[in-house]
Amino acid sequence: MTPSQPHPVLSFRDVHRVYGEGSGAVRALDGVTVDVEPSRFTAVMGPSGSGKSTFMNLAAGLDDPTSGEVWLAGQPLHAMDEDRRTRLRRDHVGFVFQAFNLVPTLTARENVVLPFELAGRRLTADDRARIDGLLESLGLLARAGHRPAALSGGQQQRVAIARALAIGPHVVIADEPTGNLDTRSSREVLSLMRTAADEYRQTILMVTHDPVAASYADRIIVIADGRIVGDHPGLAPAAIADLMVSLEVGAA
Ligand SMILES: Nc1ncnc2c1ncn2[C@@H]1O[C@H](COP(=O)(O)OP(=O)(O)OP(=O)(O)O)[C@@H](O)[C@H]1O
Repeated sequence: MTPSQPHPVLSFRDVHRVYGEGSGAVRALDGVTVDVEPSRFTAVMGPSGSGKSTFMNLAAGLDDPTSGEVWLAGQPLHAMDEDRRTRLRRDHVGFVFQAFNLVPTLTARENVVLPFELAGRRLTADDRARIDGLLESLGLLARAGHRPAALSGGQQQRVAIARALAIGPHVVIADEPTGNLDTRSSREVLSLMRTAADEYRQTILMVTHDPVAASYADRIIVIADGRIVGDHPGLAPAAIADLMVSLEVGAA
């Protein structure tokens, strides 16, 4: 690596993840080597069962590789005990899921503040300003005192994104974040993740099956049968759809 290149936020080195043993063993990841540079928005695509969730779980330190190395923010996730991994995850990873995963008894603002409490971090004036800025830029300030049930799906997902971004993680892991949203809310959420990468310098890793969603990314990694079979710069939705079709035709 030349000195001018940014250090990757996330590195996989010949990562294998095998579930089960013997004849029933499943090679969910089968020798994945990839670097993700900071401030990039990367979409992870591939057929069902190809290994995308496994890849994301390993990137977040939620699962262990069978062999190989996973580095997050310059630290060796693969070599850490669970306590250190949990701490690293709390400080450096934000999550956004298809199912929003907001705490129903907390208001929107309390949900956004939750990661700070889990990390035992007192909110500084800067933290509060950042949270207010996020809520405002997401059009949520007037709704900050509402509980999730009083918010639309798009608003709930925006709260989930604010929660993922608030603590300033190195990596935001988004698993089908637009899967439950209508077109307009999806666009808002995707634009927001684009902004998070461009302006907040955050690294976004998003699993999606949707070519339109993937077109917001500036890199598209394609996984099939546990291997990286494609690594593309940003593409238009039609080109991404063609890529997915060719993968399915190839597998048939
Ligand atoms: N805990 C587990 N035990 C056994 N096999 C597993 C486990 N988790 C995943 N697998 C298998 O590993 C392979 C990859 O699964 P993974 O969930 O990573 O795929 P995916 O690309 O995320 O799929 P989808 O798009 O359907 O969510 C699949 O064959 C799956 O059945």
